[in-house]
Amino acid sequence: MQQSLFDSDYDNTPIILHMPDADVVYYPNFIPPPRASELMVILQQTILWKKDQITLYGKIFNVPRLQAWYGDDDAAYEYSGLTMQPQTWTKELLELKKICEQTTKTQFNSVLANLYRNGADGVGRHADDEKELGQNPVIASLSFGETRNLDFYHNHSTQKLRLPLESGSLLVMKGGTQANWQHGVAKSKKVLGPRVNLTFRSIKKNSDF
Ligand SMILES: O=C(O)CCC(=O)C(=O)O
Ligand SMILES: [Fe+2]
Repeated sequence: MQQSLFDSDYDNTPIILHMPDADVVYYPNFIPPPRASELMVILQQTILWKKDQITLYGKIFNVPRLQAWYGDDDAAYEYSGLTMQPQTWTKELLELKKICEQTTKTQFNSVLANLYRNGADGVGRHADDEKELGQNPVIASLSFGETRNLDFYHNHSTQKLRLPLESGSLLVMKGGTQANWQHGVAKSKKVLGPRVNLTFRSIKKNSDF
């Protein structure tokens, strides 16, 4: 049988980012464009998106994006003072978890989903270094929809790096990335369409640390 155009065109070659004290790999074409577009629609419709609030220095703020947390029943998670109870996996989230696990050779038990509705949504500089993630966590981050910039900031130098995350891409952060760098998605004044980001993580049970 003739190989489809799709198979022969599909190039999943990763790009290794040469960031000191970090281990970051980018797969620009992880999910083929037609499937990525389909998933963008399905994820927006099937995920139970929530408007969360966050308490910082005793003040309450609205989180500038919609969020949801899915995972195994026992994978509860603290995120900036917010306890997230996982929802039960959807079919698509399980399918995506599986392909991320195959590529990273890591097991995940949960995913944090973010919906950036437009350029006014973003996420401030932070590291995913909560103790529940363990030391040197592996985080697999999938992007769908509008391209948004992920900005990296080194903790002990002025080094910065801007990485545009395209629809259908996978970004794997591991090793010392969370210990030595912060990252964030800056707001933008440009008229931007929605973007969904999924970060697959492995939450350690209380008994593990
Ligand atoms: O949207 C992104 O690419 C990053 C999201 C993120 O950093 C997080 O959920 O911790
Ligand atoms: Fe993050």
